[in-house]
Order: sequence, then C-alpha cells, then structure tokens
Amino acid sequence: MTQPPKTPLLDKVTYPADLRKLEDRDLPQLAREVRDEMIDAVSKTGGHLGAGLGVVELTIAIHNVFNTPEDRLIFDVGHQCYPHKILTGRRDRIRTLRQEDGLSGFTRRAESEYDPFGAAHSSTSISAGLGMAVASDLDKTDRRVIAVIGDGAMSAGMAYEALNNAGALDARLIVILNDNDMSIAPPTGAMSAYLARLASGRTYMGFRDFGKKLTAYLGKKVDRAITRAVEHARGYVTGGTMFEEMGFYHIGPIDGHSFEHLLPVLRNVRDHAEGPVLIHVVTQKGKGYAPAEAAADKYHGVNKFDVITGAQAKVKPNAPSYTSVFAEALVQEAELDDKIVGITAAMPNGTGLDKLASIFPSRCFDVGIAEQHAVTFAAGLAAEGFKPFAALYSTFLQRAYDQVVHDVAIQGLPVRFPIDRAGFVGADGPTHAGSFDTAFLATLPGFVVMAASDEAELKHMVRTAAAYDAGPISFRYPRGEGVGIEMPVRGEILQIGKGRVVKEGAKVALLSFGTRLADCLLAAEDLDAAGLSTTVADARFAKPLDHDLIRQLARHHEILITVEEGSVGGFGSQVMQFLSTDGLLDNGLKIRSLVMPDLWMEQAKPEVMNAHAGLDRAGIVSTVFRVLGRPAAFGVGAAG
Ligand SMILES: Cc1ncc(C[n+]2csc(CCOP(=O)(O)OP(=O)(O)O)c2C)c(N)n1
Ligand SMILES: CC(=O)[C@@H](O)[C@H](O)COP(=O)(O)O
Ligand SMILES: [Mg+2]
Repeated sequence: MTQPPKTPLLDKVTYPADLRKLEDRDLPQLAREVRDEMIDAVSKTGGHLGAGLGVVELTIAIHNVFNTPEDRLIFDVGHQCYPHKILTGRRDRIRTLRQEDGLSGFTRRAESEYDPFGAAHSSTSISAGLGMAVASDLDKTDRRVIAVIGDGAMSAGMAYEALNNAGALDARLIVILNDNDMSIAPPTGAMSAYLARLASGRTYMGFRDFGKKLTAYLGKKVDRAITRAVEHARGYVTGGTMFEEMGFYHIGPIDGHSFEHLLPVLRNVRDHAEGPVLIHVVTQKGKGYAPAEAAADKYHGVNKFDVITGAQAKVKPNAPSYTSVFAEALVQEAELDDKIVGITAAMPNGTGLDKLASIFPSRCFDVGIAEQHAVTFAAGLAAEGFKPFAALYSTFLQRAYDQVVHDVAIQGLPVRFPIDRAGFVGADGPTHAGSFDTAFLATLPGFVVMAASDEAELKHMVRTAAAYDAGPISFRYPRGEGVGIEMPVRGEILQIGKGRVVKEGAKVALLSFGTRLADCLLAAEDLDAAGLSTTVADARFAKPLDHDLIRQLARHHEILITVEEGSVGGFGSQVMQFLSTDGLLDNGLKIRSLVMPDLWMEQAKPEVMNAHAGLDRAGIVSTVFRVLGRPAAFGVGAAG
C-alpha cells in the first residue's frame, strides 16, 4: 500500500484563487504534485486516468489565467476533469470518485460552481460554450468562456455545427483543442489526419515572435479583417486552416505541457481576443505516468491499480462478458456470411468489434465519435444488401435517434442494432445508463426489439439478427458478465415475436424482458415457498409482443408483473397497452410494471441500483406481497 504523495504546494491550493497567488515558476512543481495526487487517487478508485494526466498543465494554466468560476470553463466529455476537480475545492473528495454518493467522474453542475456545464457525452462543449458566450454578450459582461475539446470529440458533427455558428456570430468564445492524437482507441478519420498535419507540419512558434503576431492578430473586428487578409497573404500565423476559414483565429499548435507556451498565449487571448479563437494545444494522453504512456489505450479507463507497477486489479469473471459473447457470435456469423459488416462509433474495444476488425478488417468500420453518421452509414450499406451491425452503447444510440427513425425505420432498412450497456452501468452514472432504448425503439414502425436474458440468448439473438432481413432489428444486453449458463455451439434462429415460459406456476406470473430473468427465477422460489405458485416467462421481444403468451399469463394468474431494465414507456408499457386494448384487464387481473425509475442516484453498482429500483429478487417478491396484501413475513428476503 503506497503512502499518499507529498504535495506541499498543492496543500496550499484549494481553489484557483490560491493557485493564482503562486509564481509562474512554481507551476511546474504544482503540476507534478497534481499528477501524483491524481495517480494515487485513481489507483484507489479506478476511472479515467489517461485523459486527465494529459491536461494537468493546461488545467492549471487556464485556472491561473482566467477568473474561474466567473469565467466559464467547460470540458468536453468531462472524463479529463480530475485535475480540475482537485484544483476547485474537491481534492478532499477525490477518492470518492465514481462511487455511490461520491464525486461524479465527469463535470456536473450540481456538484460545483466550477462545473458550469455537465458532460459525459462528447462534443457538446463548443455548443454549450457558445450559448454561454452569447449570454455573456447579451448580459454585457466581460465574462470569458473557454471550451476544452479533444481531438476525438472533434470527430462528431455537433462540434462543427457549433464552430460554424460561432464563426458566424463572431462570438467571444475560446476553444482549446486538446490534440493528443488519441480517442479511446487511436483516432480515425480525415480530421485526425488533418490535425496531425497541423501539429507536425510546423515546429512550435517561437514565443516572442508569436506574442507580437498574436497581439496584432487579435485586434478589433475591423482591424482583424484587414490583419487576416495581410496575414493570409503572407501565409503567416497558420494561413488558412479549416478553423480560420470558419471564422476562428487558429493559434498554434503549441505545447500543451509547457507553461512557457500556455501562459503567454492564454494571457494574450484573455486580454485581446474579441472574436472566436481556437487554440490548438498538443498534449500526450497519459503524460507523466510511465505505465499509462506505454499503454496502447494510454490508460483511458482503468480499474484500481498498483501505483508502482501500474498493474491493474484483475476482476476474475465467473462468466464471459456479454460484450465478448456478442463479439464472438458476430465473428462466427461473419465467417459464414460475407455480407455481415460491423460499425462502431469510436468504441471498438467497448463494443467488442475490435475482434471482428482483427479478422475482417475490411468489414469493420470505426467512424469516430459519430453515432448519427454511423446509423445512416449503416442504412446505406443495408440499402445495398449488406447486413450492418451498428454496435452502439444504449446511451450513445440516443444521439442518433432521428437517423434511426428517418433513415432506418421509415425506410424499413434491415440495420442490426446490438445495444450494449443496457440498464444501469455503475460507475459512469446516469449519463451512461441504458434506460431508454426499448421505449424509443419499440414505438417505431417495423422495428423488431429484443433483449437477451442471458449469454446463451444473446448468442441466439446475434444469429437471429443476422438471418432477419425484413427490417430493422435490435437486441440489448447489459454491461458486465453473464450468468454462466451453458453456451450453444452456434446460436439458434428465434421465432420472431415469440417468448418462452421458463417455469410453470398458477397464481403469479413474472414476465421478464432482459437479464432480470435470473432475479425473477429467484423470486419465484420465494413466492412458491409462500404458497404462491409462480410462472416465470422470458418475453424475448418487446416488439412484436407475444400476444398469445401474454393472454395465457393474463387468463391464468391473479397477478402479472413485468420486469425490465428500462424506463417507463418500454416493455412494461407495451404490455400494459396490449392488455387494456385486448380487454384482458377486465377480468380483475392485477398488473404491475417494474422498471428503472428516474432515480438518478450516482454511480452505484448495477446490483445496488437494481435493488434500489425493486428490480431484484427482494423487490419483486415484496411487490407481489404488497399487491396481493400478503404480509412480507411470508416472503423470504422480501424487502419492506
Ligand atoms: C457521444 C459519445 N460517444 C462516445 C463516447 C465515449 N467516449 C468517451 S471519451 C471518448 C474519446 C474522446 O477522445 P478525445 O476527445 O480525444 O479525448 P481524450 O480522451 O483523448 O482526452 C469516447 C469515444 C462519449 N463519451 N460520447
Ligand atoms: C468516458 C466515456 O464515455 C467512456 O470511456 C465510457 O466511460 C466507457 O464505458 P465502459 O467502461 O462501460 O466501456
Ligand atoms: Mg484525444
């Protein structure tokens, strides 16, 4: 167990105001101490390490130069915000990161006035920053707004929508492009190649020279237009980069780890910039911690680890992860069908598509952080007879909803949607929970919407999706490992719209959609023991619903309970609607729908969140007892 680092300088810095009292020459030492503190903390909590290590100097310089929180500082994604949190009054809680009732792993308005905008989904910072910059102009304040966005986040269309608007508005917005030539994986796309050319095409400009140009360059709007024309003509500062053509003053590239570079540029921009400025800083993801610097993913997301060796705690799985089951099943089907292709939006490892890419590199596409494009790109492939599997986390699929509706569902194109991270996800908290996909997909015409109840079912659903060409089809599965069930050699093709009864009973019916099936079976043991013979069924499909199964359950049981890892409007709502339109509620059937409620409790483990939501064995039992008026005493493990 390593001792906490010695941080004499950082011990004197609680807020940025304390930081601003330091001499410039003290800042490199402060950076060392912030790094040490962050490495020690994350070694105990796990979390996002590499990105934060890459912006220690940048974060210190921004808080040194700008008057935060009055000046607004927005981090894109927010996973790199740990140094920011350490320097803005939250060092004392930094070891509660990403834990129940602890600090969020991302920026969060509710957490601090130094977090003017929440994040976690990428590429929102320029839009939010522009909103705040325009507000500052309208309020006639001299408040500055700084948006820090990574090169990966710059691959999302939303970033360009914002740049486009900012340039046209001539807004007083400072965008700092943190270019570390990394996304989660190495970046893809022409943009990253362009940035690489910008960063490597020239050496960092000498500062005196740069400072003179900069001051001249950032004059009033009218002067700026003349100055720009002159500068362009002389191919000066960074003649005609894409950002300049969009109305930004593109400064850089500068060394994002050097205070000699950062401080004069930021001070000049603070004092002279009137219009939108983009400062291109080059940094190293994982900087300052050898194991992170050496790692392929630069320790983007880590478990707890040994600070000395960098060795991460190994979590011994009892069963394969859903992601690995999906990936292997897809490879198996792709080997048999060369029309199968995979698409990921910058999450090759998270979705498991890196396995497909390693075997079929020409049939797997990482489109960058561009979910909207990913979906319509898949639609184009489907229109030409391919079988695209657009593998997206549930939460990130939200970003592409119009593409799902307009380009896929309305045209009835057979795009396959493997939806990972369905349900509670734990440490990433509410911004990453997979709550809404069933609700927003099952409402769409022609969609087939499935949920795997275990890893064997997932394998069947991959095969079923591969075989299904009549329209769009989705199948959802949670983060983490399966239940350890015996696996088929190859998935079977499921009959579309048919569920299955897993356990016969007569009084209580539990109808599960997804992996809550295991808890339903455990609850059934308790209910049987209390004399309430219980049927357990696995719906498999939220659309089309298995009407015969639902009628069978409705007619032969006192109470029907639907259980799912989704929100109101999802599976349970579909069943309720069918029951009422089919007149099945007229015979006094009691019905309840257990779903993920709007409890936005931070970052607890999924099993804790499911228990809080009543989606576990005890919650299911206590619901039955409460509805049937049975005292909880009958129930084994029934919650109050
Ligand atoms: C809309 C969306 N898609 C995917 C992700 C997952 N994600 C988190 S960080 C990241 C890479 C960000 O790269 P970059 O902006 O360069 O930041 P860096 O980690 O390099 O500092 C991705 C893909 C996300 N947060 N939001
Ligand atoms: C910051 C971000 O959005 C990703 O790194 C995300 O945290 C990955 O989630 P998993 O850990 O579930 O792959
Ligand atoms: Mg990056």
